[in-house]
Amino acid sequence: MSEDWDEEIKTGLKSVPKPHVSTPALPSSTSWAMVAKSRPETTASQFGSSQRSRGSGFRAKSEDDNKLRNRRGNNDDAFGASRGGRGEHRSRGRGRGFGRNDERGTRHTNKENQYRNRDSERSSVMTMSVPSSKVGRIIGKGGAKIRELQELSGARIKIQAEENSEETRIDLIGSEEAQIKAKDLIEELCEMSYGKGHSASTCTNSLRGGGWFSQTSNKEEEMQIDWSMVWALKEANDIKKFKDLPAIKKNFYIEDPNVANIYPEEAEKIRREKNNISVIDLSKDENNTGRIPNPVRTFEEAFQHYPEILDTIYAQKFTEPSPIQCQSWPVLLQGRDLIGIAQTGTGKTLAFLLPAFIHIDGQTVPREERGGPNVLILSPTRELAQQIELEVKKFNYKGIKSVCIYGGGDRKAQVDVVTKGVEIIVATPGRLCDLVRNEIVNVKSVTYLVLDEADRMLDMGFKYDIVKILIDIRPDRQTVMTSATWPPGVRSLGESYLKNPIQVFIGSLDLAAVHSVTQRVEIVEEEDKKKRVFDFIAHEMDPNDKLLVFVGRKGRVDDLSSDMTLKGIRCQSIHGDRYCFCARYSYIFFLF
Ligand SMILES: Nc1ncnc2c1ncn2[C@@H]1O[C@H](COP(=O)(O)OP(=O)(O)OP(=O)(O)O)[C@@H](O)[C@H]1O
Repeated sequence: MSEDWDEEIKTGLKSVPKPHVSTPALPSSTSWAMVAKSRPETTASQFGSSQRSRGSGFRAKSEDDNKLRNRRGNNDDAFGASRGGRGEHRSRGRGRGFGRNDERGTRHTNKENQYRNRDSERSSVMTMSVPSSKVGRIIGKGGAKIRELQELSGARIKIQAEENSEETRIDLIGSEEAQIKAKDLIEELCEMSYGKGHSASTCTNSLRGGGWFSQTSNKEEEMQIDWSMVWALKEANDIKKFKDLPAIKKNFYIEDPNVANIYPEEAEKIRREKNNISVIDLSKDENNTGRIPNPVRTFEEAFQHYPEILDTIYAQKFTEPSPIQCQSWPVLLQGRDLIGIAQTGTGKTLAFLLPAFIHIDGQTVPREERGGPNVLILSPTRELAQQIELEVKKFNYKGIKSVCIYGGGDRKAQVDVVTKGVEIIVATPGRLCDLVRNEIVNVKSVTYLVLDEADRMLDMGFKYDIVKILIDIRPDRQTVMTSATWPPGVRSLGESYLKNPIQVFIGSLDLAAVHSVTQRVEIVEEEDKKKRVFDFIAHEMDPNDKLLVFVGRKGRVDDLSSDMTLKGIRCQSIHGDRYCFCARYSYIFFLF
């Protein structure tokens, strides 16, 4: 998702006040990103607006095209759908449902009949359009991809191909849930962005009638998203979606009297001495009268009522809380949302993890009746996710169970653990998104959410996955976001997904460069790069020095590491195609 998109959201949200919600007929929660400002539309036609926007010439042309297409025949499901598309439009227009093949008396496979039955039961068509250059990818070799998409989503996908057109219309037929799944899968496949420009996919649902239409023009200025409506619909939909869930208990803080009695000036002094903690209440809620809690100075001031936690801390021989912990523990134990900005290795994991344990244990519904995990921690890489899970296991707090879900790991083993029941999921967004989409993991029970190292997750392109996962998590959850840097993308994520947070910065906001590391920039011609690396190793490194080399492509990783091996330099390589075992081995190799 582009920065443009963030800006668009932010601008839209700023300029339009959140309205009161009173919309009874709701589109799904996921369709919001696609909804465009309503135009007067008299017919709730089953055709998408892409067709409408083509104007009257379309029908005249379609007569000839259709004849031509019918002559060509129609064997393949995907191509058949596309080639016969317009003929089908006319029949639907006459109110005969989805029966082009029925009309012809063509035979159908069981799978086709399944889709057909679902279709006719619900009579819903969602229309989206994609750049025509992406259609081949959606269809796949011999139609394999489109069949897979249909099976995964449960929706029937019809490509309404048009020769010489930059945009191709796709009809998604089936239940609303299936349509949304199909839309998500197609978008993922096309790697599209919703922002400006004509690569954006757009959609509409024919059931929703004239108030909604899809914007398929490639003219940027016509894309007018009514964000007030979007938010209203989302909020109303959330209320409906999460209304049966039990209340969340969030505030577990019993402030130590010694902490409560700290004067404001003294609290400021403590913060200054603790690596310059700066803390800001970003609450927009005028009724929020709570003050920023004073920092704690000792582990006992934070956890005296939780002796098991203290015992594990003592066992690790920690002497005092780190700065981020001093300020974050009181905030999180009070149940407030938190944005924690601090460099890596400053103890952020325990800052959010220990309150998470207390949160899980303190909920009123018995654990076995919660229907899923309470705590979800999203982390950018499997190594980080594994480190966090290691911390969870180290504390072994009151039998709380956890699982680590990451791409490249054994999917079946991860699924087995999840289905047996866990309270904490630590996951990388891509794999979790896959499991949520396939309804293996249900995140509706999550009441405490952590977006760890949000800046890295965005850098790694996980924004779509995160947004998709968050759609299914109740909005009244407690949310923590940590980051080492504070770029606009992270800010925008915080503004969109945290409620009235307290922001804790450690050190200065100039966190992009670590001051203890000397940074030197050399501009080297492409063909000289390898030589420069080997010169550096030969002439500028001491025998015990270690070197991390980052390159742009996986192939170059293999190339460089084999060259190094040939030259007798001990090295290991890591990239996404290497087995997890090898990657982990490389990591250990570097550490020792
Ligand atoms: N109060 C403390 N005193 C001493 N060591 C601590 C303290 N809190 C955490 N640690 C240890 O410091 C190390 C780094 O902590 P942690 O992994 O939580 O940092 P982090 O900020 O989350 O880093 P990253 O951003 O890399 O995840 C860990 O080994 C952890 O056990």
